[in-house]
Amino acid sequence: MNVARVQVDGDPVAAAASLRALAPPGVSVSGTVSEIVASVRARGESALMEYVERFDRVDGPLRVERHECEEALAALDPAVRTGLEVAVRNVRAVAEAGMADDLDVALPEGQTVTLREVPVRRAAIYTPGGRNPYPSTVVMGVVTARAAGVDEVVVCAPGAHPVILAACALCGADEVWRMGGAHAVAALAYGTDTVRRVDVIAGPGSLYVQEAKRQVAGDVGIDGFAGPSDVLVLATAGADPRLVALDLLAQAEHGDGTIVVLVTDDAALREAVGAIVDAEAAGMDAAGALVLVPDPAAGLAVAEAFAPEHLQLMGGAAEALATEVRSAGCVFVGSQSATAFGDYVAGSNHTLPTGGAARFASGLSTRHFRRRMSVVRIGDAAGALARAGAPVAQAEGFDRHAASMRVRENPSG
Ligand SMILES: NC(=O)c1ccc[n+]([C@@H]2O[C@H](COP(=O)([O-])OP(=O)(O)OC[C@H]3O[C@@H](n4cnc5c(N)ncnc54)[C@H](O)[C@@H]3O)[C@@H](O)[C@H]2O)c1
Ligand SMILES: N[C@H](CO)Cc1c[nH]c[nH+]1
Ligand SMILES: [Zn+2]
Repeated sequence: MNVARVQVDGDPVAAAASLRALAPPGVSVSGTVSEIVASVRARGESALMEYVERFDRVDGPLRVERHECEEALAALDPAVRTGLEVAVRNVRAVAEAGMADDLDVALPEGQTVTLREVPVRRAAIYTPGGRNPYPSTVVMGVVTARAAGVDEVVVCAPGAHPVILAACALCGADEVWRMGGAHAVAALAYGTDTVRRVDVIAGPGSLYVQEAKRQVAGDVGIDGFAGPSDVLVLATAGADPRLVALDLLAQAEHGDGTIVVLVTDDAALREAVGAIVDAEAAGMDAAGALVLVPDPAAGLAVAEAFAPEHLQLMGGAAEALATEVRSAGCVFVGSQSATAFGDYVAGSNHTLPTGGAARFASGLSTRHFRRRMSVVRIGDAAGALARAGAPVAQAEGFDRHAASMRVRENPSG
């Protein structure tokens, strides 16, 4: 891993942009992805099968049978099963806590507007499987979709590794498909002879997967851009360099496209972290940077502009900034709060916005599987509302809109 030493004294936005430039941007795959999406959309199953054979690990037929998942669960290492069960319990508790009740709003003219939330009918969880299998992603996605009330939860995973199948059985996935990449996203968005289209596609993955989600968004709901991982550790005096270095190296395991960054105002800490990372990062293909800033506030400004997927705050002065953070996928506060806990068992969701999308996007939650609609009951408020609304409709040149309201002004007359 190439670990850059950077000094930032000025513009945090420019500094964040140069840190992002350490890994290639998503547009480089957009041409390939649009070709794949277009051919699966046009040719369906035959195109899908060609791409599965060309790009995915092919370990069996496209559809995984339910008994295969159950057998994988029965054969699962008991310690892994216990860990997944802890993850399921904690992720479910957090997901359920995020559910909101419907809200009735009574308005002065007498009408009511109910803010009603309903789950989508069918959702897919993309589970990465190119470089490493991610059974933990099955937990993050399926448990959250179930907590949201989705009727049918579908999982797709290239190669469908046995631990992924076991996690599907544990979480109660309804369908499992042995497919990945942009072609899987296109199949789930538009449907093929065997894959029925879904309403929402959520889940992390490589640039191919995230770019495909971006391209089909609008025809299907997506959670956002959850691509190659990143972590920014903002560390100040008192942080343990061994823990900081290990947390950077841990996320660097995600490989190509991953960015790991230390931001600190403590030159000695940076040197100590750098020595460990340099010694241990040989052969890793993530990008790294160790950034020196004049003070913790300047460090926070760089972090906010970078909008990391994971932000760790370590050391007294850094931890004191926790309430000021606005732009991070998930914030881990204190020396014990390693990102790796959030990846698996803490209860927070590990499917998080990357590439700086944490400026505006949120980590996966039940909201991504639910939609809100207003339910309007006018009743006796029609008269007052017609007197208010009809002139506005006429000002827009819509006479029949006005008439549609005015005709209700005197229901009995
Ligand atoms: N942001 C998050 O929440 C989060 C969570 C977990 C993992 N991740 C990220 O997910 C990613 C997982 O990536 P992965 O590659 O291991 O698995 P993946 O399943 O996302 O991608 C692999 C698939 O991409 C397709 N592909 C690969 N090369 C291709 C090519 N040249 N042309 C067309 N298609 C191609 C293939 O279908 C392959 O099966 C990592 O970058 C990791 O950091 C992110
Ligand atoms: N760090 C990843 C999210 O960027 C999640 C993960 C799963 N397994 C290991 N890590
Ligand atoms: Zn991770």
